[in-house]
Amino acid sequence: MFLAIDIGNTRLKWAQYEAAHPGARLLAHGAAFLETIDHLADGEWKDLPAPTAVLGCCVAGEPVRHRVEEQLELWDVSPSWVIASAEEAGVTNGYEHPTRLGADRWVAMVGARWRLLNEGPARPALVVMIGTAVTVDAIDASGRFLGGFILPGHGIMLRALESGTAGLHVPTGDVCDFPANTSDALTSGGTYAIAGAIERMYRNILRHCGTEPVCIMTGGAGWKMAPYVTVPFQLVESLIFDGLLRIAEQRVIERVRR
Ligand SMILES: Nc1ncnc2c1ncn2[C@@H]1O[C@H](COP(=O)(O)OP(=O)(O)O)[C@@H](O)[C@H]1O
Ligand SMILES: CC(C)(COP(=O)(O)O)[C@@H](O)C(=O)NCCC(=O)O
Ligand SMILES: [K+]
Repeated sequence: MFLAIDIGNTRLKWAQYEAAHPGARLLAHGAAFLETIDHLADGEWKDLPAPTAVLGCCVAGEPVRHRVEEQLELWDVSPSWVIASAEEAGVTNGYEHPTRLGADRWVAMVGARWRLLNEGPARPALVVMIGTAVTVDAIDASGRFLGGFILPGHGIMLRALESGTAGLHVPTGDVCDFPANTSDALTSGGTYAIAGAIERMYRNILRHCGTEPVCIMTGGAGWKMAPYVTVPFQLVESLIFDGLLRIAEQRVIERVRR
């Protein structure tokens, strides 16, 4: 019984699997806004079968992680948290300071690399996460993380514009090619800013690697972006969980070898 946990800046996502390897059977899953995570042990988690291992990634800060650890005291298991490193499960880290890379980005790239190799020959990958923030990360065909973009997500973009101006307090609009009112202008601007970053990274990878990347998109607001992304992509909601399963499996293999 393996519990995977992804703590972002807006929500905690969790999934329980029968075993700790990619492709394992999913038994239960859920999501909780960070304001509600102190009730997991007497709520969503109360009737779950006890996990024998817990692996997570957390980018929401230490106080939040500690609050989740308190909830995990429900079971007799001590959680491990992934921190980005120089190498993990076949992905190498090109960040100047590897440990400063967001753990969620690192885990998602491990998941993407596993999926890609599972489906065919090695190719570059473009990993897009649409959460509180948006990240657009590049991996070459050898599994090396080349670097990536960080952008504000939809919500942060709108709040930044609202708080920095006098005349932009308007309801959500529609995405359109030629917005003709403030609501549509803001909604379209945010959506196409993200779509533009994805297209640019796609071209950067194509130029650098000489091959079109496989583009995998994930995150709570991925479905909102899907209609406006012009490069071929797959929407994989479980990408971070795939990465956590892959890392858990690899860590066991390495422990046995030693
Ligand atoms: N049902 C939903 N619940 C929460 N957030 C949602 C939902 N649908 C879309 N979103 C969007 O997804 C974002 C949160 O996505 P998520 O992947 O949970 O973020 P994070 O990993 O940063 O916590 C929010 O900013 C919101 O715009
Ligand atoms: C970029 C992020 C804020 C994304 O967070 P999220 O939208 O998933 O809540 C997170 O990955 C992070 O804090 N990264 C550390 C800085 C970096 O990756 O360079
Ligand atoms: K995330």
